[in-house]
Amino acid sequence: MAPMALKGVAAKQAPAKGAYVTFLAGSGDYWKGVVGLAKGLRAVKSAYPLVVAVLPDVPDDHRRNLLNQGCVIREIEPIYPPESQTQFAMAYYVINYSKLRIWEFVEYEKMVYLDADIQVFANIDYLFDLEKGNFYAVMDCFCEKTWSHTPQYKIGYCQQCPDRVAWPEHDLGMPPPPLYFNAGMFVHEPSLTTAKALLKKLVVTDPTPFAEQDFLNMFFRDVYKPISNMHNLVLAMLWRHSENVELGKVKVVHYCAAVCGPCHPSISSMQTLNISPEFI
Ligand SMILES: O=c1ccn([C@@H]2O[C@H](COP(=O)(O)OP(=O)(O)O)[C@@H](O)[C@H]2O)c(=O)[nH]1
Ligand SMILES: OC[C@H]1O[C@H](O[C@@H]2[C@@H](O)[C@H](O)[C@@H](O)[C@H](O)[C@@H]2O)[C@H](O)[C@@H](O)[C@H]1O
Repeated sequence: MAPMALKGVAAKQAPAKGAYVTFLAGSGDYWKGVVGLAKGLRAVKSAYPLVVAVLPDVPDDHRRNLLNQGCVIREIEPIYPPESQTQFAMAYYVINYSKLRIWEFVEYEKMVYLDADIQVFANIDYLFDLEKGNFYAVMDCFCEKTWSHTPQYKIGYCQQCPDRVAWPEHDLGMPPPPLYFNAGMFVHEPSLTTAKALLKKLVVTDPTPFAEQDFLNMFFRDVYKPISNMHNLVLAMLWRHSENVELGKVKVVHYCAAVCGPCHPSISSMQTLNISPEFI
């Protein structure tokens, strides 16, 4: 199914400096993550609003709960990738392409995107002062089973520790994969030009297992600037690359681990992170 046409959204006045933004789809419990995010940003005294890009299938009572938390609700139309037989790493990832609508939020100069399964534990408002023209995000890890379809997983190569298992460039006749970011958190500049270019590129790009995350990595490859994992600690880093994590400096935690739960070995580290349940 082709992506929906871009709704012309012209900024009616000078754009505000910035806002945090998250994405909400469906009638499941992700809205509770958005409430947690709103509470977390308030607790760290962020000066910026939290905008929620909401698909039409989000129930009214969930929207009301978010408005009661001071969120700005922005209705978006879904974006679907071209029809294909692609097996997404998670079947529901196909809806995550709708995240691309946040480039249409030109009422803001800069936005910090945060998944709804993320919590902020320290103020990160300084990210809005980062130099313009770049795409800032945290490098991902290739070691979880969700990556088992990739050559790097099969080889045992991960960008988090490129020397542990060297990329066999000579044997494969190709260089290691370019730096790859986790799309659960990033700093971007809304622009209708970019929004149109994203949709134009999407209609000619076959979907891949990590859906919009793969697509964003390809689209912003030349302007991607890695930032510290203190801004998006993907939990798997605790048991895959703990040597790369300075627990005392972590400000943002991303609960995207497929096996995260009370039994998981990372819990002791999470307790060290003072991750208290009222935020979740
Ligand atoms: O049914 C869904 C699936 C995803 N999301 C949003 O899409 C983000 C990315 O999905 P998910 O967190 O499952 O990805 P992960 O980082 O865990 O792979 C979520 O955090 C939500 O913001 C949503 O609202 N409803
Ligand atoms: O739609 C693709 C998603 O891909 C990413 O999640 C992945 C990634 O982090 C892998 O590295 C992990 O192994 C995996 O568990 C985790 O779900 C983003 O966090 C999410 O926002 C979204 O873009």
